[in-house]
Amino acid sequence: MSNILKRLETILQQRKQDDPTASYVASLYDKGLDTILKKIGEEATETVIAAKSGDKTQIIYETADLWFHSLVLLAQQDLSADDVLKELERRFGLSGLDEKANRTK
Ligand SMILES: N=c1c2ncn([C@@H]3O[C@H](COP(=O)(O)OP(=O)(O)OP(=O)(O)O)[C@@H](O)[C@H]3O)c2ncn1[C@@H]1O[C@H](COP(=O)(O)O)[C@@H](O)[C@H]1O
Repeated sequence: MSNILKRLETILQQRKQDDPTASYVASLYDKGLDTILKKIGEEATETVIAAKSGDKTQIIYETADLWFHSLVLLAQQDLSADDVLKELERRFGLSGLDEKANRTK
């Protein structure tokens, strides 16, 4: 896993014990799942708007916000980026069209 993902995950775990008034991440945990999900929805929409504008700097900025809030969700659910990376590795080389054709649900 990339170094920044590991460092960020360490902080996201630490924030579970931290003061919600002193930390943005701790405040998200304190507000709960629905607030985290709302942020992901907002950041996904902002990423779409950035992509439609064609501004590459803005696409990077909004995608970073989206990835960050997705990492907060994973941490809140006691999952890690590694769990997602492993799933991507499992899928590697498997055609998306073949995978879809073999789905049971
Ligand atoms: N990478 C990030 C990061 N990316 C985005 N954000 C915050 O995510 C929020 C994004 O919200 P919006 O863009 O919607 O802006 P907004 O309208 O001000 O947000 P809201 O008021 O609607 O929540 C902003 O408050 C950003 O500062 C982040 N906050 C924290 N981190 C990392 O998390 C670590 C821990 O942060 P704290 O818990 O705040 O110490 C930091 O050291 C960083 O490494």
